[in-house]
Amino acid sequence: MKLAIHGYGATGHYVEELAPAEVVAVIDQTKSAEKIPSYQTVSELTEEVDAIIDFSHPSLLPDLLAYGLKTKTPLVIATTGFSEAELQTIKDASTEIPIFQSYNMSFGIAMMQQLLQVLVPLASSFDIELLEKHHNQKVDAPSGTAELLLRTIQELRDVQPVYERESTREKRQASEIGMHSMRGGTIFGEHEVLFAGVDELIEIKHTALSKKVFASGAIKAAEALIQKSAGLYTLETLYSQEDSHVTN
Ligand SMILES: NC(=O)C1=CN([C@@H]2O[C@H](COP(=O)(O)OP(=O)(O)OC[C@H]3O[C@@H](n4cnc5c(N)ncnc54)[C@H](OP(=O)(O)O)[C@@H]3O)[C@@H](O)[C@H]2O)C=CC1
Ligand SMILES: O=C(O)C1=N[C@H](C(=O)O)C[C@H](O)C1
Repeated sequence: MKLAIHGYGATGHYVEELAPAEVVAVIDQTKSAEKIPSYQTVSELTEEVDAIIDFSHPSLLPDLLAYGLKTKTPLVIATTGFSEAELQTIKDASTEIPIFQSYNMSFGIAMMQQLLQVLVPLASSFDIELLEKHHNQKVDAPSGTAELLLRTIQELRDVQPVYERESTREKRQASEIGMHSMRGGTIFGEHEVLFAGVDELIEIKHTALSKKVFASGAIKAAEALIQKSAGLYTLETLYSQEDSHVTN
């Protein structure tokens, strides 16, 4: 498989580290790779690749989709922070090319999604709050994963997100879901769903211990994607057959 990395930042670098033989091009406005052909924008890419893995910035989406559509290149889009309109452009493009889009690439978050399917209906009398913590370089809040988890919960219960409680002077409503973001240091990414009942709590928490978990998920997504026809593929499709082996 021949891959291009779009966004050669912290996570993009791990894609190269985990798949050195497969990465044949790097695209980033300010950074280039030592031994791999590097381009500032995706429109300059001349290497033929089987898929592009994107860990960059939402502002680069139009160019990325235009390139994918023009060259019929499958896209793995891992960038977060898209507007509804931008997500719609991804959906539209996926009618012509295979696109994998997920705000989280880890098996752990895929499992958390499954747990929510069971727990949200079971804990129908519990209040739900969502907490996420990330490093101080993150530009979007709440995290994409928090939005992903929120959407899953909303499919199961009619709840409305509340992003701040400051000066509301009102009690929490049962139909609310509090969304809390913390930023600091080098936290790779923590997501916790808190179910608060009367005199008892259930907490489901996922902690990423390295950015590698996201890079390896994206490579796995690319491997799966290049076998597919046009369509929009998500985290659930990636890990549906996963076993739980642990290796480094
Ligand atoms: N789906 C998932 O599992 C994961 C998603 N992500 C998402 O991927 C994205 C990248 O994350 P991460 O690698 O940690 O971030 P980094 O900031 O380390 O990397 C982003 C890269 O994109 C470049 N970039 C940013 N803005 C622009 C711009 N306007 N024009 C051109 N290049 C730009 C950056 O260049 P420069 O440094 O010069 O700004 C950098 O090289 C984020 O949206 C993040 O939330 C991250 C991890 C997991
Ligand atoms: O920016 C990050 O680092 C991460 N971003 C994704 C998100 O916004 O959910 C995934 C992961 O948590 C790391």
